[in-house]
Amino acid sequence: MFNAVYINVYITEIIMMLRYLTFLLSLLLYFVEGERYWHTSQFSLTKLYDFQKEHFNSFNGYLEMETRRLEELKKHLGSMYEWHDRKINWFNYLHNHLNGFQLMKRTWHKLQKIEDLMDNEQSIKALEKVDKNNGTITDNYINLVYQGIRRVQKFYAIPASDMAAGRRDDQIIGDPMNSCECYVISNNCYERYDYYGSMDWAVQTHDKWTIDGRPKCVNIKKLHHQMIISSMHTGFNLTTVINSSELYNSETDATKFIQNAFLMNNEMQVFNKSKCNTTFDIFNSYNILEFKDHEDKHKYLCRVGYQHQTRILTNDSKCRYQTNNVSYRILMPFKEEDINSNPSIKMYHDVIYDDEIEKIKIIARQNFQDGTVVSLGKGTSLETIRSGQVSWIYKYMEKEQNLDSLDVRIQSFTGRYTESAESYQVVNYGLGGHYIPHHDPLPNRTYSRTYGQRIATVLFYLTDVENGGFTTFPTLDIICPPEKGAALVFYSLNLTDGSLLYDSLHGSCSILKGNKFIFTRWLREEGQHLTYKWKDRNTFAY
Ligand SMILES: O=C(O)CCC(=O)C(=O)O
Ligand SMILES: [Fe+2]
Repeated sequence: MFNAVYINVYITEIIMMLRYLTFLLSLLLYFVEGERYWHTSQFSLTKLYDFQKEHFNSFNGYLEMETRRLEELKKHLGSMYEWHDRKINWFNYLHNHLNGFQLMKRTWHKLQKIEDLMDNEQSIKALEKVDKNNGTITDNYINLVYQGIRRVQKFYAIPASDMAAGRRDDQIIGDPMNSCECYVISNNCYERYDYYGSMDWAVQTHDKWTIDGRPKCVNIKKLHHQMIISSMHTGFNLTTVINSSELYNSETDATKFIQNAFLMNNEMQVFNKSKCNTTFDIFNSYNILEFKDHEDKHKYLCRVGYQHQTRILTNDSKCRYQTNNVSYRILMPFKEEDINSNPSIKMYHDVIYDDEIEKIKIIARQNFQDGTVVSLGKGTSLETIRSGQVSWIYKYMEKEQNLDSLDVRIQSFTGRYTESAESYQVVNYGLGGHYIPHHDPLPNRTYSRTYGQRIATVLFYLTDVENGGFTTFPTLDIICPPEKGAALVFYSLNLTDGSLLYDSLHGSCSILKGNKFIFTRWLREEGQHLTYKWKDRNTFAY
């Protein structure tokens, strides 16, 4: 007896503990998966789209259940009304006690049924199930998406009016946005103290709100408040909005808005802001590139690239068929293109094949994680520096997946030793995905004593990109539009003394339209028959 009670208590405790552990685990998964997994890559966006299909199934199930429930409710109410209406002379009818009993019984049972149908516990359960499904979007994720949109806008200097119309000059870059969508961007900019963005998008929201039938998703009072504050910070003249708005003369809100705006105009004089009178001025503020740093130059090159879509030829530009003394390459030589001589930058066309590309994408998608920036410390992810998802294909996987022939190809076209190279890295950029200008060599504390420093980068493009996503070399004025199947090879170290080649500085432009997948192999110093003794080096000049 005692034992049975004891075992029972024991089991209850274990169950409690298991429940607690499950709860902790789900919390952990929420943070790990929710915050890290849902980053902006084309791959995760596609996955989200697929999850939507699952959601639709759950929603449709819910909708069917609700429709059945409401139809039943309607039936019960209908029969009750009908019965009620049929008794023309209630007073006489109820004189009969059996009828009184019937009234009591019907009312009681019907009411219970109706209450059950209205209480609707089932619906709550069904909805809970939908929420627990995959594809949860966290606040962090949605924030990154807004920031991605804003980055693309500033990167390519697209006025909010064009972006909201889904275009960049004469190119379609997406579907037109409605007032709700413009509002969330404006709101997000405001919350991040980005007053130019807030103003630019608020004007769009304001313009579309009446046309869209004044949807509730726009808190117009909040919007007006934010416009007033943003106008103070940007010097934007709110009367331009008021004059072109349909709200003018017809709404109390508008009247208040105007009063506030005039008050603020006075305040603005104190702030002495008069730069951005109109949305055109705001757009121009995106356009100002002072070339004070490489990031500006990078941005400029991205915009130039957007216009040209092809490489701007330099004095070094030359193309040739190259065999590198590999006999079978006489039949199928590499198509080598010189882009720059010092540092050496070359492009090899058609060096990775479609079946290999598909295989790489499939392997990579199993363990995509947010791209990190080594120089900021291990695992640091900062989307303002680099945004995209990264996956590694480790060396043991190469053999398993028959990818070893690729290494032989790299050896042939670079003429370099690849045994000491790093594992392949796959990157998928997505919405606003980019990488600001940087050098590839690793900071002193992280580079390997066994294999040495990163000497050269072999960057395969696994996709063409419809627009944007060029690799730029800001100090050299060079842009490389991604070309599916090609490999960009550039050196980061001076081969005579191992010092950094500063002009190897490079970055990736924001993706404006399309999907960018790259596949990178970094070659290391070990085994390259270098004339200097890198192993004796204490620190790397960086
Ligand atoms: O995506 C690109 O074009 C450049 C990528 C890059 O620089 C890197 O991964 O180190
Ligand atoms: Fe790089």
